Amino acid sequence: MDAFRLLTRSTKLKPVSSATDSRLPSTGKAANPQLFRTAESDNLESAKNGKKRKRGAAVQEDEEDVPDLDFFSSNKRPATTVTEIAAATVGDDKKVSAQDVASDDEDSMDEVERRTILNSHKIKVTDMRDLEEIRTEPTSTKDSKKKKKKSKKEEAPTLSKKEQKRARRLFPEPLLNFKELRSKYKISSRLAENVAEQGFTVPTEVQLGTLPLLLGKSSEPDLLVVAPTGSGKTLSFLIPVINKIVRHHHSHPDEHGILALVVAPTRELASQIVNEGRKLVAGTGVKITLMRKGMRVGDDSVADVLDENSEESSGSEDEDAENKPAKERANIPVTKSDILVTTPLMLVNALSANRTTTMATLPLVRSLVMDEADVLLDPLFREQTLDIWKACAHPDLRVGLWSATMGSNIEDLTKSTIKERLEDLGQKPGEPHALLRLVVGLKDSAIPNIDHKLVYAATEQGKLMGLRQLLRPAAASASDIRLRPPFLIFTQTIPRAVALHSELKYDIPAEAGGSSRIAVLHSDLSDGQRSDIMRDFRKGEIWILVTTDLLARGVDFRGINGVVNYDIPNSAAVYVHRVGRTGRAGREGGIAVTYYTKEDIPYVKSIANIIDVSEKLRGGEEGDKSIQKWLLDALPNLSKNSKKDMKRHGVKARQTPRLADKEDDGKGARGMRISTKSGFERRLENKKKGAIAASRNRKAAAAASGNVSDTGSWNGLDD
Ligand SMILES: Nc1ncnc2c1ncn2[C@@H]1O[C@H](COP(=O)(O)OP(=O)(O)OP(=O)(O)O)[C@@H](O)[C@H]1O
Repeated sequence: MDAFRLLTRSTKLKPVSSATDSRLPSTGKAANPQLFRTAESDNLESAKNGKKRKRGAAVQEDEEDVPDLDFFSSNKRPATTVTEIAAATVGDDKKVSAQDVASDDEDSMDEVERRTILNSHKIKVTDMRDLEEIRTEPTSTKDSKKKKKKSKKEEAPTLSKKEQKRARRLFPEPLLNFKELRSKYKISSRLAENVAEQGFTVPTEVQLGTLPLLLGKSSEPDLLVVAPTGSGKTLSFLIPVINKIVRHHHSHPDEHGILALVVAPTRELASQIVNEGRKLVAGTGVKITLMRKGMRVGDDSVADVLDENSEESSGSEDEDAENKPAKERANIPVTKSDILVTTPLMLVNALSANRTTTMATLPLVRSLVMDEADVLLDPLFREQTLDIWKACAHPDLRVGLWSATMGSNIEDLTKSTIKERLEDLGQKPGEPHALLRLVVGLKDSAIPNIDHKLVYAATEQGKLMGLRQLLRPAAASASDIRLRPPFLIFTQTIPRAVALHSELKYDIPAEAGGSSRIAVLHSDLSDGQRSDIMRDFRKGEIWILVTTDLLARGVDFRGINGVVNYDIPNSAAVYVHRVGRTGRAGREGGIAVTYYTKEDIPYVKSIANIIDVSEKLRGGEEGDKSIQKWLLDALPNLSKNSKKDMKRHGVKARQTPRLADKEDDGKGARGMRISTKSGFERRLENKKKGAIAASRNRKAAAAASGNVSDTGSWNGLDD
């Protein structure tokens, strides 16, 4: 079924060329999930992959002497064609000594190769600890000894910032293909099969960079990861967590309880992570569960959770346990879970009996993953997240913080929290393990594979007109934006989402499914309603979903063709996340439309900057760019305080009426309100009003002429 054709009232619409069609995310095609790569690294990677393939049966033997993965190491090997390719691709300043290109291990890459591959994929790994802490790193390899000597030099007070940066930079071994997960990193064979079943051909950049760090035999680091939206971070953190638990089950067969926690800011995202996790844990003996109200967790070493997460479960959207009658709930078998996926408040409430007792601990948790970590450590969730972090009392806890955006304040908070924790545990900072940061691409930037349209609509009415054009593709052909369903529309507040939904409800023609094709999703709906809407949108029954920032982060609708920012986002980071709902896993053809009005002008520059950087990352001609330099120069800069205020409250005139009315006379707010009636209902009402007024006029005229009708009947709408 072609949603675009059905939405088009004109049957004369010219068919869109198949070339354009095949580029749409909704076709499900993703040529390559990697966003960054160069011909040099392609050559290098295929040479490495090819060499493995040629050896064929020998691969099995090689597995026996897979070297320890050490991200500080620089294994040496004899010069090969591969090395020569690599050497040719690094600049003179990065030329390496003969030792660097000599290695006694065929499977490992030398530093030049690693550098070439990581650089070409725009992967940057940094040791976040203070240099003194790095110096205390226990060493095992020759190379580490070399590093230690180097560190002595770094003690010199003359070390410039640039030199310090260079000293912190690391070039760990990249993952060349998913087969290496088994052959080189020895993950559980069942887990490897489950990964293979996903049918992914090449690892994305974040997978290429983080999986070796987390699966290697070197001490597992704490890890901060900043990688683009839709780049496969979920798989990157789930594989190591699951593998660690499989190993744990072997080494500690009698220890049962929550071994890993994954925290996410919304129920929708938590539920999605569980669904992804279920595909990976099948047959491994590991259990993954979504936290729900009423579950018992705590320091009795047992997660008393409902057994709806058995590996055989369908993996569809979760139904709410708390919605079930108490009697029914009591009959649900109680079981233990290894991985608990939760929103912060839900877990904090469970650990503190809704904040009536001190927090219980989770003594067995060895892995704490914070997905969308910057929002979890933002003031809104910070206290709850830090409480959860503290509750994970095991000394071997490792944390992973993952997001597409990460302010330096979040990095500082992470560093200080880890430091405090180590001091409390009596461990020397930096001694047991490292805190590394891995960044893919440019930090805090939008993905380069989508088209951004920043549209000046002057007024709220202008925005509505623009949106209606998008909903009627025949009319939209007059403008240059052609956005095919399915797509998301973001508003600033829940009342605005509800009102916009009512406004547009009857805009979709009945032959295209009518009002059932458009829905609204926000946090005031019940959990059951939210799950149903998510399910119907994923199934393609809903084509247009009006929502708030509830869906801005993490949720993965693979095939959505675009995102409409009906209201501008509250910050550049929110823009990055909202528009990142399209263009997932490298899919081309996604569109991000952002409308702005006169009132928004002070807030547009940060968004225009993000678009500009994303277009630069994409490359292409200056003339192709949607953000021209004159616009960037003309847009005003926002003060720090105004930025903060905008981040917390959004555009003042669009705040919920009561809030805005308190602070001003409400006139501005009234002007920005969206009617809660649909355009269709309003047109009907206006006609009715017009008919009544006309009838009154006729009566008055008749009375004046002495000819009054006594029936007073109304003859309906004169259409
Ligand atoms: N190697 C791969 N090849 C192709 N697709 C992949 C690969 N890895 C993951 N994917 C798919 O990419 C999509 C996005 O993955 P995921 O949701 O983990 O992104 P993310 O990085 O967490 O994004 P966000 O920052 O928006 O949360 C998913 O549909 C996932 O199945």
